[in-house]
Amino acid sequence: MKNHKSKFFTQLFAPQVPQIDSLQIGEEYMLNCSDVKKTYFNKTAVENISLSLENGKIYALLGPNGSGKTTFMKMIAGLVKPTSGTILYENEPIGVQSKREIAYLPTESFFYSFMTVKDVGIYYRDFFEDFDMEKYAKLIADMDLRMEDKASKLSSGMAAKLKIAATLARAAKLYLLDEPLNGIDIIAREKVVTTILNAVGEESSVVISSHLVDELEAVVDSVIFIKEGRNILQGEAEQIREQRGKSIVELYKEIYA
Ligand SMILES: Nc1ncnc2c1ncn2[C@@H]1O[C@H](COP(=O)(O)OP(=O)(O)OP(=O)(O)O)[C@@H](O)[C@H]1O
Repeated sequence: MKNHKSKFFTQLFAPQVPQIDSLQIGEEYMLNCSDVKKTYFNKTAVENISLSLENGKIYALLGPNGSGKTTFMKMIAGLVKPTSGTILYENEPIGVQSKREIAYLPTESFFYSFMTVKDVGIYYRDFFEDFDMEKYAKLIADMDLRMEDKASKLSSGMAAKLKIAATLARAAKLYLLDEPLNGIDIIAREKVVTTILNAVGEESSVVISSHLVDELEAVVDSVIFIKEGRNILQGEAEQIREQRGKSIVELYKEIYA
């Protein structure tokens, strides 16, 4: 039944996924991905992904566990090399310049347990030229954390907020946030989403990967649905809602049920 259903949705959505030649790929987009594929040994994690990202937009990258979201983000961040296809950031291949301007929030923790929240900021500042200590201090306060808190003493939700603050304190042009809301309780999520949006400059874009669609529905401009490594549906959230007569949350449940 499940297979039958998934095949049904693939067929339902496939014809409406814009093809590469109609994707408006061009110099005006900050990021252009064309037919991107990543294979790990005999496992294809990402396949046929073609899309463009504009400046100043909030994107939701949606899909269940194992659908390829992390792999896709890591390729844009320059941490994983595509097996085939092209990713251009500002019309140049991913490399030193893109890494300067793209901030990536991984799902893993990246600070040592002996560090305080302040140490994490200093550690980040030493790595990234665009890291702004004042912005970090404000984000830490907005996240209800304190500079003197020890990373080892933080709950998983607090550690998740710390990761977000450290990533957003960079003045990046593109933020890739991989499951930023994981571990954050339902009450705090809305505030964290607002904090994220307030911290991002008007010209910058954000890609938020998540399966917590309820929290993102109201704030994202565009959605990218990934299933089994392929982008099966993408577009402006408002337009998709109008065309389908459904919310993004309802569509998500329908596609991945
Ligand atoms: N280093 C790796 N070696 C082998 N297979 C991998 C590797 N990384 C990811 N995969 C596989 O690629 C597929 C996509 O994984 P990926 O982590 O990109 O998905 P995801 O959508 O981010 O999942 P999640 O929401 O669980 O983090 C999965 O089947 C995963 O097992």
